[in-house]
Amino acid sequence: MNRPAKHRKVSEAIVLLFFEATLLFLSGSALSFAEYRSPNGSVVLHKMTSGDGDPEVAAVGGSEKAEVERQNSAVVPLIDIPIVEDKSSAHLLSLETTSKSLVSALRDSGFALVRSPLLTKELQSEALRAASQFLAKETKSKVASENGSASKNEDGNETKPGSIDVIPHPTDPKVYAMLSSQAQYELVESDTHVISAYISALRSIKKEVLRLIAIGLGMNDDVDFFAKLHDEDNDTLRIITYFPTFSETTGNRCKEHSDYGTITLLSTDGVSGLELLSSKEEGEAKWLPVPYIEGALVVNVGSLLAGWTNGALKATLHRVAGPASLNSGSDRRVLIEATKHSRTSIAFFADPNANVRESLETNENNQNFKGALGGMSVADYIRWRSGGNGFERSGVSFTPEERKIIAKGETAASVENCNR
Ligand SMILES: O=C(O)CCC(=O)C(=O)O
Ligand SMILES: [Fe+2]
Repeated sequence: MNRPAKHRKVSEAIVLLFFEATLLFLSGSALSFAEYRSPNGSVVLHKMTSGDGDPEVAAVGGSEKAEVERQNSAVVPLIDIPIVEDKSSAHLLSLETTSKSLVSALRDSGFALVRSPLLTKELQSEALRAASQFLAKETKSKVASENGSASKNEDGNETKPGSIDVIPHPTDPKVYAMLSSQAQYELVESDTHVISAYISALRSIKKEVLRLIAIGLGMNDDVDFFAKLHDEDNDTLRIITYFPTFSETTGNRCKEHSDYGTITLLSTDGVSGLELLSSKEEGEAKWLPVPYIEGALVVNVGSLLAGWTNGALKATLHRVAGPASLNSGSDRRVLIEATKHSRTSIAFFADPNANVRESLETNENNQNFKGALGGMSVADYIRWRSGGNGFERSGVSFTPEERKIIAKGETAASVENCNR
């Protein structure tokens, strides 16, 4: 029977949810999370550290809280991605469905959750732990050297600050580091750090996701079209720790923005707050929580890919909300609880090869790309979008469409606690 696409999508999501529930049950990892199911196919898991939960949050636990989440969560399907290069018939069979689900999510909300055999839950959580430790250590040694004293490691030996710069945000309680593709290569080559294994996995997953996007867009005769244009691994890794604030007046922990490159692959430690701007209701800005699933990556479209596909795939505004953030669809008590925890995330920003504009403009098959960057090179485009400094991405420059949304005044944080 040829069921309508919407019904097919829901039943696929249900099958995946069942699979996920079985995995969680078997691994026992559901114990540390409050788990909610929504009828629209999304799963919401909020980290609840046992013993230190806010009594108010606990008070809205169970079915009442599940109801709040059910109404408010963004529709972000969980998609298990096969290895596209694998030519076995079982994989080929699921490829078509998977790529359609992925592309339809990236068309609808610009967001999907993907899980790949290339990234285990363990590798993801170890990488997040390593990122948070790295930021803490480097921040300590930076502060020590700025104060004129060298910091010491556990053995009492002096430690030098590393070559990767940890940047404390000028006003907000958070620190981050940008790992250029060169820094990533050095880590992978030295192979001393769990982050290098994580980077290797993400580079491969990036290619798989790009292949699935090509298939989902109907480019079956050239499934490697996007992947080939990313083979320089011109990616940037941003590791970030948001400090706890213990304050109900905390606004956005990360200001609203869309990403600039092709796709972003994001891991978070599950502390709530990530929200996307839903464009479903015309004229009404609604920030909806993005579901968290341990082991899955959040995939979202950057404005470069949105332009490249002529707007078919969406580069959606997103933020990390606090309890005072405006128009949040998250349960406020969950956000208050989240501010009591530090929050670590790793964003992997995929950018295309440096020469991509030239190669696309001479490619007859990709007329859409013409003008997508307004005549700029990829590097200039990223520089422009990031408010001047392309590498640090320290500013926020909105696209003209985003400016229109922002001008309505409904999206800004009531307390500007974060401005990248
Ligand atoms: O920290 C997060 O969860 C989101 C970070 C983000 O959106 C970004 O760095 O572009
Ligand atoms: Fe982002």
